Amino acid sequence: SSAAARSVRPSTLLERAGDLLPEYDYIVVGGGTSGLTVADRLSESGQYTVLVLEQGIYQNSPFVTTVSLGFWGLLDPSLTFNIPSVPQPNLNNRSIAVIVGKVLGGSSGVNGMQVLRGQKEDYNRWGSYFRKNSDWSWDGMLPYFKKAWNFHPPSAELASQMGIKYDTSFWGSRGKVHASFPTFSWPVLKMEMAAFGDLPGITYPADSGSGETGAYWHPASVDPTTVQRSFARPGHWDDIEAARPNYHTLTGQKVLKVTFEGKKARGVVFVPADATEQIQARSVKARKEVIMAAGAIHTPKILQASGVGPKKLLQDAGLPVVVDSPGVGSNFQDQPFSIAPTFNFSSFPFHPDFYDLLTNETFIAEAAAQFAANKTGPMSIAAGNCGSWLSLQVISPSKWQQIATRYEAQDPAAYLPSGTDAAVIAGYRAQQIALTKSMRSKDSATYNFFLRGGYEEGSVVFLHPTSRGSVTINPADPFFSEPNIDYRALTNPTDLEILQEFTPFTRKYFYETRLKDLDPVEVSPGSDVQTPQQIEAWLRNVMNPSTFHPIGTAAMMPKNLGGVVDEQLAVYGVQGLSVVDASIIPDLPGSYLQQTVYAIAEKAADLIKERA
Ligand SMILES: Cc1cc2nc3c(=O)[nH]c(=O)nc-3n(C[C@H](O)[C@H](O)[C@H](O)COP(=O)(O)OP(=O)(O)OC[C@H]3O[C@@H](n4cnc5c(N)ncnc54)[C@H](O)[C@@H]3O)c2cc1C
Repeated sequence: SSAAARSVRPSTLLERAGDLLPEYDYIVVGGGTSGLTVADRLSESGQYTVLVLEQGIYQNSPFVTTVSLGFWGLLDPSLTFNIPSVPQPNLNNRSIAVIVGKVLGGSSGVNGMQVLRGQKEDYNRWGSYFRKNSDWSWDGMLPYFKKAWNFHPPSAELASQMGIKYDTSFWGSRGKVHASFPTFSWPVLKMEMAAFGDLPGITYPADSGSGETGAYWHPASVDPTTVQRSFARPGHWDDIEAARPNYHTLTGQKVLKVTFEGKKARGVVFVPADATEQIQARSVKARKEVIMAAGAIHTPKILQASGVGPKKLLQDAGLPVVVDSPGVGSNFQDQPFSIAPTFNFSSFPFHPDFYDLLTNETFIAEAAAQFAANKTGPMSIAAGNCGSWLSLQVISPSKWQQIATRYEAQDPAAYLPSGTDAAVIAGYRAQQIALTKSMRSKDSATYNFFLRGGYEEGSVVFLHPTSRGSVTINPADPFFSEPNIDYRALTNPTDLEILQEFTPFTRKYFYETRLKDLDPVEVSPGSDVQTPQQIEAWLRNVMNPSTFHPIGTAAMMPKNLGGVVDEQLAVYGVQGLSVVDASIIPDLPGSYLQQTVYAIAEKAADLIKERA
């Protein structure tokens, strides 16, 4: 951590654990997307002392900053956790690489930079688990989406060339995290976007942030001035932390547990990130709150190791039980990928395309020269800026009703692990009822096709899986071992029923729209895969249960529904402990996550300040 500290000057980034104050008002566990957002807001008045403890370090290499293609961070293993999941019986026993950020800035420092908001119904559903008129709602979130992001519209030239619609009334312009468009786009995208409109029921909302389904263009988390990744660290930490004497950050340190006096959280115990024994442990105290922001994989692990979790699990690990909280680590969800056919266009007049940037050396050199000269052109594109977010009705006009009705009638315990706590089962039942409503709604997306802009396309994401997994400490080594991560992929048969519909719909998109003029050829799984049995066998072989969007493991739901935090994001059963990261999301929004995580963090900071 000292080498990292020297790369930022001047700063209060501490070089040694021994430089800490003995006590802070707030300790934030995890300096990621949500953690740095909350720490910025809590320290801005100068009234409170704030400490961020982060396991990763300050890294600002091109693997972090480069926009082009949007995946360089994944190529540098020092920036991420990469934890093998429990083998998945329904996926031919494959183990899946669980990848989340491990760097100051967290997953926002390695993500694909796609900036998307869910549908209105998603946010209204979260509040509905508590009561009518909860401010966990679309109307309650909109001010925080606006606060979190600084929106820069596309250039007039690009907007008219590609037909990009946007409406600035859904956005703010003062946030320090930027949402912007590239200066160039792949020509084929215009036709691919228009092709969605050739299918029944697909419309084009006024803006990606309008909370509707349909086909649309969306911005990326890119600073339009530098054309570098915009993320939590430059947005909420660079030049901020150093200027505030009440704000400290210690990187390269792994928090092992929260400490309690009775039921009151009083601090944390941490070790250097590479430590393997408690002997190197230090502790630091929190006067007001310990704020968990270690992400949906590590927040439940740390809570459990601290004695906040399912009693039996804690007892098996020989840990003292501070509070029996059965929901900690259950309700684990992510969005499956690699679930629909991929096509090549055999008549393809649209050059350059996305694949030129991967394989055509002359084109790559030209694009690099253009980017070096004025930061424009193909290398200003991250992972992508358009696609469709579609309801079950649109993708399966003939089966959506049966699928929803069968799902609604399920015994909620039937597909949860045996021995699941009654409150967690009741919470799943509440989700089942709410999600059935979404399955029946034209305004809730379950299928997402994101476009790359190439002669080959096939990136489809399943937005609302019904299976629920778990994240649990290893009872033999709760502190130093990574947790057991079980997606329990395809355990609920509804997921397979819905995924069965993705293949014929995706084929329609290529064969029954204007795209047929490009002579599409199915390259995977291939046109010989037709029957439900064949599609199922293929899915079990290739599906990845994750698009890097873990949530739900410390859910904001009522306590009698297995919730871990209340509407104020305070952990049930204890005082002085809150959760502000993706773990609190009770069920997935119909979109990727970063925009929602920043908005939750902005709201969390207000809630925490209100009770200060
Ligand atoms: C590869 C990838 C691609 C993605 N692409 C997109 C995308 O294109 N669009 C989109 O909207 N979303 C995307 N996401 C999802 C989005 O980035 C995340 O949902 C969001 O950033 C999560 O924020 P968080 O605050 O919950 O956790 P994180 O940002 O992951 O922060 C958690 C932090 O806690 C730290 N930590 C963990 N354990 C400890 C410990 N014991 N002690 C101290 N610190 C600890 C971690 O190092 C990390 O910095 C992607 C995510 C990944 C990983």
